[in-house]
Amino acid sequence: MNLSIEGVSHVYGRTTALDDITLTVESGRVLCLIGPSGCGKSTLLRLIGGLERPSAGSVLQEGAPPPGCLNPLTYVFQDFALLPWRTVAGNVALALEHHRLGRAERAEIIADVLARTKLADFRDAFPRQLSGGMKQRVAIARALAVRPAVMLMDEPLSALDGQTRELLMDDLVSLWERERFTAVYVTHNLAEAVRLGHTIVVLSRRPGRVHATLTIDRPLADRQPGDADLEQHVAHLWDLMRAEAEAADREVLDA
Ligand SMILES: Nc1ncnc2c1ncn2[C@@H]1O[C@H](COP(=O)(O)OP(=O)(O)OP(=O)(O)O)[C@@H](O)[C@H]1O
Repeated sequence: MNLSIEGVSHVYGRTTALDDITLTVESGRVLCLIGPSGCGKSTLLRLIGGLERPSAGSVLQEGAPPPGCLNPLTYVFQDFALLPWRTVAGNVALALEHHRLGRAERAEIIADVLARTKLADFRDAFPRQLSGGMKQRVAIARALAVRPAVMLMDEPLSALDGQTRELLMDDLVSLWERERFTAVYVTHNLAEAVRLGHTIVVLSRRPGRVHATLTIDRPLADRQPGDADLEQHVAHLWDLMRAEAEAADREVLDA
């Protein structure tokens, strides 16, 4: 399923958050959204997910969702959003609760996603017993459980330390190699964007407009931290963003 975002603008009161955004999220590809603070990245993700309606323009889902898809769109948030009183398996089961599934099918889906996210041995643990990286794995397992057409990921690694972030990036690449899921991935971290994105869309300072689009052809599995071409992409993206990021920073301080 492709997502087609056509002429999307969004206004909050007197603030224009997004202005005339047009882009396509292709099936089986990861699109990273970057841009200075307050440029509307999270707003765009919410509009894509249908949590809010755009003031103008449209978000269209084109084509059929993947076989067995229970929810076309699903979120992974920065703060994991786990229920503390539920076990790992219980948190994953939450995503399946409003779907007509037999007991055996439900158990099979949960076992499958826990195995894929390396959580099988932790199925009875509670969130408080887990590290940040493990908690985010649970959130990713929960998102995968509904076999989404598109995963909407809002800075999923930004609450984690550098080493854990590296490990989870490797995990995300392995998962993507198996599933070829479609994702829109918001991040502030340019290294993350060039590691995980097939396409990187740079938004301008508020109101967010598409400032530049970069496509990286190298397969995700071949990309390693520190690769010279990825470093060049990071430098290029930072050149595109620097002045706007500084201006956005000053604006926040002025406010
Ligand atoms: N519910 C809301 N009501 C009013 N204004 C909002 C609301 N949500 C976002 N905004 C404003 O819209 C603009 C875009 O916000 P958004 O959170 O989408 O940006 P962002 O690029 O995700 O920011 P950051 O990188 O800092 O997380 C900001 O000026 C923000 O203050």
